[in-house]
Amino acid sequence: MAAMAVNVGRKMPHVLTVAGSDSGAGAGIQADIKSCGALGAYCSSVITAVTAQNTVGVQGVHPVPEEFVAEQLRSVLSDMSVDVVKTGMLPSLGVIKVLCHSLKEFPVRALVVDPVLVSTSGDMLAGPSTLSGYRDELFAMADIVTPNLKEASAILGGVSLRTVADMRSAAKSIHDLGPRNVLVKGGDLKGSSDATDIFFDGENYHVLRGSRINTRNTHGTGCTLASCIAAGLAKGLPMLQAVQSAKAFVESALDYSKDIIVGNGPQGPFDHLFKLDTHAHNAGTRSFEANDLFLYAVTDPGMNRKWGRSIVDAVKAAIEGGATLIQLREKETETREFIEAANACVEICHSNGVPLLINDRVDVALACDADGVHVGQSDMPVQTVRKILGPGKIIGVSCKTPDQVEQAWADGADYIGCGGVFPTTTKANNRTVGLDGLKAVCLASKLPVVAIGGIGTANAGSVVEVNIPNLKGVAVVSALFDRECIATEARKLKSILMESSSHAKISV
Ligand SMILES: Cc1ncc(COP(=O)(O)OP(=O)(O)O)c(N)n1
Ligand SMILES: Cc1ncsc1CCOP(=O)(O)O
Ligand SMILES: [Mg+2]
Repeated sequence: MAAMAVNVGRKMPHVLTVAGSDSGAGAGIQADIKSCGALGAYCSSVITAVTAQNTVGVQGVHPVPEEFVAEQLRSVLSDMSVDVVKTGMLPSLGVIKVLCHSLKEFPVRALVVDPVLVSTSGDMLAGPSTLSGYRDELFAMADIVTPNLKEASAILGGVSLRTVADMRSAAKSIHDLGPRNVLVKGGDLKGSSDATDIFFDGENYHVLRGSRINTRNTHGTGCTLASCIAAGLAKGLPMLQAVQSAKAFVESALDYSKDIIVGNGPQGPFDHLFKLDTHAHNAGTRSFEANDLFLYAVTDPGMNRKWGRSIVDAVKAAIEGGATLIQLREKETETREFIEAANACVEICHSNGVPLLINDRVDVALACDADGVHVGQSDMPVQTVRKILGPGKIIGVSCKTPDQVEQAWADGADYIGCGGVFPTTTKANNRTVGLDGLKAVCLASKLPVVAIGGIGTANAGSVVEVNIPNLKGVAVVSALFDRECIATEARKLKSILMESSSHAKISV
């Protein structure tokens, strides 16, 4: 008898979507696969129906025979270690029964049910008989159900939902039907200036507010939100966090895509893969490369004062010594002086091919057309910075924990600053995470990481020895700027980094 193959390696978070195909690819299976891919989850697909649709509406629906839905489910669930099942269009009661049966035979970690009944164009996608299937069978197995207002109303026999208070009682009534959590989406709430959803976990209500993006390109938002929740759960996020980061993803995608033109109808799709867009918005801006983090110099006004140097001279010297990225961290510098210095530094940095970032101050970054900003957990949120600066600029965010790292990725950051790795006197009241904390952050992050805090020539080697591929460099303040000769110190530090990294995976 042939030996069974044993696969050793990295397991990808895996979402199985059980939904209909949208030929226009804005919603359905196609949206689900793109959303999961954008969030780093593998997405397999069981197709329940093939629809002919575009930006005008749904021209036709061709259900897949129930036995063949069952066969697809068996193929995927029996073999592919699915973490989370997400449902979309389930066109008949028979398909719902087949799905429930398969889930009992092949249990998964979580079930996300998006009760798709009507398309955004108003076309019916599931017969009324499916309502009993949802209510009597599928909801009881669901970890979360995500109806919009129309769907919540249909599930509850046509109740009218006009206010946030109505949404709360709908969430409670749907919860009584069996799911562990309910998200009632208020995107269609009349007269509301934002996109308020109600999340209910059986004990607590959470009002989740988001911005309403003014765009025609909203086709597929429901499928995308549910898929992002599923991807978050597959990656191990707790439910509320998965919902929040899914909401953030949808908002960013809508915002990026508000002007794109696909099709001539009233409801366009949006770009799920906006994070890959490095060309359209980047004209004139140098794109970010992770290796820029290698020797990251962060300025300090107190140190410059102590050594009698201007910001500009300090930056020049750091570049002369080989700094690969400059951050102006000018906490006490007056705004006008800051902008003047930043303008001069942009010129110097750009003529040397070194990107320049501004600490905290998005306004200063805009004023001097810097390459980006670095923000911390209590500064302006990354999503807001991204909205203001656009996709072409670099955004770094300070993270001490895997949860913060996950959020930074979902919010559209480019890199993570992790620290203080060692104790430092440069930043007051800053918890030291140590090399172990740095390791945990690197392992959790799909983004490149730069280590910061108490790093200098004596310990830079030990940071490099952490030896995790996405750890790309060290950020230093006092080791350069609180020294007599900045250029000399930068050269020393760089040669230590290069020497240590020739044995490890950190790279120039
Ligand atoms: C590269 C890098 N990493 C972390 C920080 C710290 O940022 P933040 O947490 O916002 O603290 P302040 O620098 O604003 O005091 C950083 N500046 N750079
Ligand atoms: C800004 C900052 N964020 C975390 S530690 C730190 C200070 C790093 O300064 P130094 O390199 O002098 O320890
Ligand atoms: Mg800050």
